[in-house]
Amino acid sequence: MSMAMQTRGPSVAQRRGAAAARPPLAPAPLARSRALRVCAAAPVAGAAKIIDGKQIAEDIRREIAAEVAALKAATGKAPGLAVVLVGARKDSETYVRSKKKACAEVGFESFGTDLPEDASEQEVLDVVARYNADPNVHGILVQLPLPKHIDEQRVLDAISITKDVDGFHPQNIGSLAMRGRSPLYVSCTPKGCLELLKRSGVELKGKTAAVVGRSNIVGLPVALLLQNEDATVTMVHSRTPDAAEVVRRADVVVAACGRAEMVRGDWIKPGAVVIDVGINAVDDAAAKRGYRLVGDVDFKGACERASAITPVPGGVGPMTIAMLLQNTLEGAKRQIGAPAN
Ligand SMILES: Nc1nc(=O)c2c([nH]1)NC[C@@H]1CN(c3ccc(C(=O)N[C@@H](CCC(=O)O)C(=O)O)cc3)C=[N+]21
Ligand SMILES: [Mg+2]
Repeated sequence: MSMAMQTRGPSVAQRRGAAAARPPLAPAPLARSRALRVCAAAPVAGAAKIIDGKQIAEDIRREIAAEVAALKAATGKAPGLAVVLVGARKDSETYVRSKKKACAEVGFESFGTDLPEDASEQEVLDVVARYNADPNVHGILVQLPLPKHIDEQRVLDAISITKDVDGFHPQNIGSLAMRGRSPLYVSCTPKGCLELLKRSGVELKGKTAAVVGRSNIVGLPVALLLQNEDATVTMVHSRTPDAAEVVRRADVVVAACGRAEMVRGDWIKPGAVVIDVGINAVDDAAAKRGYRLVGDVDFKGACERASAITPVPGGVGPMTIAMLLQNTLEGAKRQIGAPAN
């Protein structure tokens, strides 16, 4: 089963490339979130509230911009994020561009190294080592997927855990899995899912949750995070005999299986909250570009039963980048430390 957050082909990237340039985010008072639209009312058919990830992500970026301004004023230093891109996949290039743009908007310093498709594993490791040693770089992100001849896990393992803003280092994932330990960083997409639930006022304590998909980068950490919030979590995957039956018992559903609209509307328990991590491009002759983006959930069907649901696009995706910024800011604050006076 493929990772839900992996996009299929360059088409998604092209669409992202079309995103209009936004003016830099001015530091503003803590946003009164316009996105808090989830009500606790009894479920009414077709009445699912839309959890507006784009708006929530914008609120968070505004909060981050204000904190960066304060950090700069106090220390003279800005958080620095380094992004390493190997090869020329159109979708990766677009993601990297939007990450760098997001950095600029909140006042981060951004560093980048682009290596050719045929770069050796050692060359990539050398770049990581250089950023590990650079005191102006507080976070390092190696854009995935890497070309096949490079051992992805070896590269991720080489990132200093203090700069592992993706939270993909086994020590960060391991700490998340252990009671009594806290990871330095929690991966961005899982953290974004939890932040959407929190900012939408969804109580997790004592609730049942189903996570569809068991990837290292989404399904597994999201399940651990939900469990840490005292939800009772079941993971559903490609070898689960009756996925629908498990999902039907869940108060909270996180879909991260990487299959377009696999979670059907009639799998959703009436009143459940649905977080859709999938981004799948499906052919659609009627759409402007000949395709449209859909999630891992049958959105229309799920809206008939859910009390709240994230859309695709505009749900989890924008939160991934907001959480990357948040992780980098947190890392920078730890590494820069308090001002000398
Ligand atoms: N080391 C690493 N870390 C990552 O976090 C990472 C990665 N590699 N490789 C690729 C995936 C994918 N990913 C997304 C980021 C933003 C959106 C996003 O902003 N989506 C918008 C726009 C969607 C569109 O219009 O194309 C939305 O869902 O509304 C989606 C997906 C981060 N990834
Ligand atoms: Mg723990």
